[in-house]
Amino acid sequence: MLKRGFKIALVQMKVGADKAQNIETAVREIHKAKSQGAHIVALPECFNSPYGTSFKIALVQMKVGADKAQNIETAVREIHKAKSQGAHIVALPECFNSPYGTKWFPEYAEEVPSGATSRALGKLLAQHRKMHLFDIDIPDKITFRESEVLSAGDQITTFEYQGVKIGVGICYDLRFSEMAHLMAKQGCSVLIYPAAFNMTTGPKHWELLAKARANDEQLWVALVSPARDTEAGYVAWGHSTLVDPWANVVAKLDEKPGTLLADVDLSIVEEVRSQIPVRVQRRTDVYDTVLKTKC
Ligand SMILES: O=C(O)CCC(=O)C(=O)O
Repeated sequence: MLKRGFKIALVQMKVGADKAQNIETAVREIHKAKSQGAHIVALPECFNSPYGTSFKIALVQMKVGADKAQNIETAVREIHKAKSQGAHIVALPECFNSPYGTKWFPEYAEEVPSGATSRALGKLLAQHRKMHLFDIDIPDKITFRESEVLSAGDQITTFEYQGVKIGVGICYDLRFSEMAHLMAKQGCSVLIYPAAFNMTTGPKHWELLAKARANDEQLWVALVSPARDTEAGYVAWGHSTLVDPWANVVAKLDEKPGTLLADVDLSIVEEVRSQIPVRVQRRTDVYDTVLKTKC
């Protein structure tokens, strides 16, 4: 007698940033389903990569002034504009709602998430408290002591968007490779730093540090600055920048207001990590035992 019907297997598999691993999982599950009698095996959409192979990021280099409500309005308008242009993730500069300077922070500070800025932006996914406060003194150039009015955070901050893990640091945090390393170890493929470098350290270190972190950790790095305002007490360097895991600058703004909109191709993370496998070549046996005791 002819038996009608067939067995179908729907594979609900875990999809991560490692493409080869995703393919291996898919093939293993297909064989498993077949050995259990499946005639047809279906895999999920984008089973080989978390969110297709890329997403669009927008870095909003906005003009920030003394009018807080106006700053928030600008931010919201630019987010909508970037979204209408296809952005999946939109990043704003450090202190986008207030002029940058320790004397302003107490006046512009808000509770999170009940304050006006959080309310205007909507659902809170994660909250990062700057871990390294900007306390520097370069004679005749720039002296800044954030620790006079701010207290530092002590947590790594990551969030997930469509299976992509993204780490967040603020400005001076960019200088600390240990922090980027921990975020990479937690599975990040992208690090975003809202920042506001200045006219002394900007030209020296802004791009260098973005490339350094991208190269060290083999991931995407995005830096987003306010636009330069030469009338402001603190003059921001601007130059919002996106660097790929090969440490190439793929897009960069100048100092004027504008939005950098670009694709973040996640397959490059895997490409670099498999071709230059430093992640599995670290001599932690030596660093942690022999050298740590000497240094
Ligand atoms: O590291 C720098 O040069 C600038 C840092 C900074 O402006 C900040 O942390 O807000």
